[in-house]
Amino acid sequence: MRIVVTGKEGQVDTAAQALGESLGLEIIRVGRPEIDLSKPETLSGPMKAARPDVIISSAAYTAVDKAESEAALAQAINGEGPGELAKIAAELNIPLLHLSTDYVFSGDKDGVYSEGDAPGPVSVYGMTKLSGETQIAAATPNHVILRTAWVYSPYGNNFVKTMLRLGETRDELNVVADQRGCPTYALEIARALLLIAQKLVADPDPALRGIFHLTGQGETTWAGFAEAIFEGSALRGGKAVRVNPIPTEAYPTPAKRPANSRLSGEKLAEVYNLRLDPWRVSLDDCLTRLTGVAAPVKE
Ligand SMILES: NC(=O)C1=CN([C@@H]2O[C@H](COP(=O)(O)OP(=O)(O)OC[C@H]3O[C@@H](n4cnc5c(N)ncnc54)[C@H](O)[C@@H]3O)[C@@H](O)[C@H]2O)C=CC1
Repeated sequence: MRIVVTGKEGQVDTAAQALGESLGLEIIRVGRPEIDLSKPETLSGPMKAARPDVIISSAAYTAVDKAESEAALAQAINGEGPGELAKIAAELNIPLLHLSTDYVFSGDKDGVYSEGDAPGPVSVYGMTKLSGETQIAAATPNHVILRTAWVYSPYGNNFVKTMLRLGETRDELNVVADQRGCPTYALEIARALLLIAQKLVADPDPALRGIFHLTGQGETTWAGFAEAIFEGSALRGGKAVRVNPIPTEAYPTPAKRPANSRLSGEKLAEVYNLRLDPWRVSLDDCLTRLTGVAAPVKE
């Protein structure tokens, strides 16, 4: 099976390539300059030449704060670009898997968000990703949109790597403690994407298509996540770093973030019989890969 993945060298793309190879799948990674989502005319030629059985769309404008001042570019990359990919998938008569975000929600809900809950993005990034979802749905029914959140991995830029880097020179860090979400490991996203891709190619059932939420099991705050990172690092001989919980107001950013972006994984479990690992289990794997040291087994 040939799978084209956009977002060459992004976190999810890198994880998909590593896992795909181990599963014997042919992963074709595409990215700039050959294909540029802000230039729709660059997409069709290389995508069709790759003769894929399925397209995984993981490339995006992911700089959440910068998007506030680059709205047109973010919209082109996160909105029109994926819409164009969906048209190409429709022409090729193949499924499109697309990654979207918890930031399509406002964060005002008390409980976890289900796929049927109304979106209401509070940032440019969230709005542009929601536009991508809408444009894909309009272009082809043969799609799966996977909303994920708080993505981290041994690759690229992410919260885990930032915390470890800052912890090298600081004894304590202030971290926001009033935003709740689900940390999600890119290697787990890749596992889910490749499993779903194989099912979609084999089975035209409409129940397998549509929007699904895909996050690590459990929930925490950014401060809770940071504490777990430093606990895991200390178990591997890293320095102890104290995490001071602070409110969002004390850490102003250009883009507003939802206070609650917890996503329910029930639909994915029911339809695909698939649950991602609990986030602490995945974090442990990530820290082992990053440090080269496994945590000692508890007595
Ligand atoms: N990182 C996170 O915390 C979250 C990510 N997501 C979504 O998951 C997906 C994957 O995220 P990551 O792997 O973390 O992203 P990443 O930021 O690691 O990689 C994004 C990739 O997109 C590529 N890209 C950017 N602009 C492009 C353009 N104009 N044309 C072609 N390629 C372009 C970049 O070069 C990079 O390879 C994205 O769709 C993102 O919106 C959803 C929720 C949270």
